[in-house]
Amino acid sequence: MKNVAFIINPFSAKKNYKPFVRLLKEKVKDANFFISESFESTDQFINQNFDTIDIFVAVGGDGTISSVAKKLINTDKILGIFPAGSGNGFSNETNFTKNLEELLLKINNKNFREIDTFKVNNHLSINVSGTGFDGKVVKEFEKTKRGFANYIKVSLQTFFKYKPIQLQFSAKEYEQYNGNYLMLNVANTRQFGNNAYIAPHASTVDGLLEVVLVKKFPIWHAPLFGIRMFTKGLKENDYLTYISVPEIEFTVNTQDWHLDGEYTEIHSPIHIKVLPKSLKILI
Ligand SMILES: Nc1ncnc2c1ncn2[C@@H]1O[C@H](COP(=O)(O)OP(=O)(O)OP(=O)(O)O)[C@@H](O)[C@H]1O
Repeated sequence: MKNVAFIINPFSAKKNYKPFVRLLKEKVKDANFFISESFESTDQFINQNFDTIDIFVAVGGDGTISSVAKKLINTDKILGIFPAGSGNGFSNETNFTKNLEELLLKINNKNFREIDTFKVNNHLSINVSGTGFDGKVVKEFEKTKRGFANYIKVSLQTFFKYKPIQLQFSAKEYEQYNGNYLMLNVANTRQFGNNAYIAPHASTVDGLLEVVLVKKFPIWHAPLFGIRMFTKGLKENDYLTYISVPEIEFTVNTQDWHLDGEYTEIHSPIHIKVLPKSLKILI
């Protein structure tokens, strides 16, 4: 299996990458794999191997996939994924499973499709990124030992003390949405991860992004919001607005963002722009 490289993030999903490496060595003779200790080493590895590799396979969660995808945008290189994160939002939405045999078949066939990605100022996002409540949750969550229980705990703690963010859109046509919100998310795919569908009608091939505006709701509404989110049932109501756009500009009075689940500080003004069909992905 020439022209294929596996980039493995040893920090994803409780560091259980060793069984993957064992299996890979078993199934692929002279497998070309790289264990990435940092974002920089992923960058370096891709730069050094760019000319000889056709398919780069990211082994990790959405953060890892994004760190690999960043280098492949608008090139002829193809992204493959072995999901090994905690949420796996992007890989769920692009039909990658934890079945290595299946992935190797896809690699052999080398079929791909082109999907959209997007930018938040100069940062790339492939899945769902946002600011406000969930930006803050990700920031606090990264200080814990992670895991679903910690996620729920941090979410509840943050919900009670969280002051809504203020949004102000630049274009006249969106001024009607200016105001205070619990959070703003931008969705390229339908889900955050763990099958939490924040934008059930989003598509990676429509050249559009779904801007999801959520107003602070009373706590009794939270279980309903949760149930709808996990059953692909979220739709517009008093607390929820969707705007489908190729690009949009606004200011927000916080710098706490998450990009595909990774905490990132981003300063306003914010410019969000879809990059249509910018990423080739194995099918
Ligand atoms: N290419 C990379 N090399 C080394 N470390 C990385 C790389 N990409 C991301 N990381 C770091 O590894 C950690 C886990 O990343 P990742 O998002 O892939 O997994 P996860 O959080 O378990 O999964 P998910 O995003 O699906 O919930 C993050 O803290 C991130 O900063």
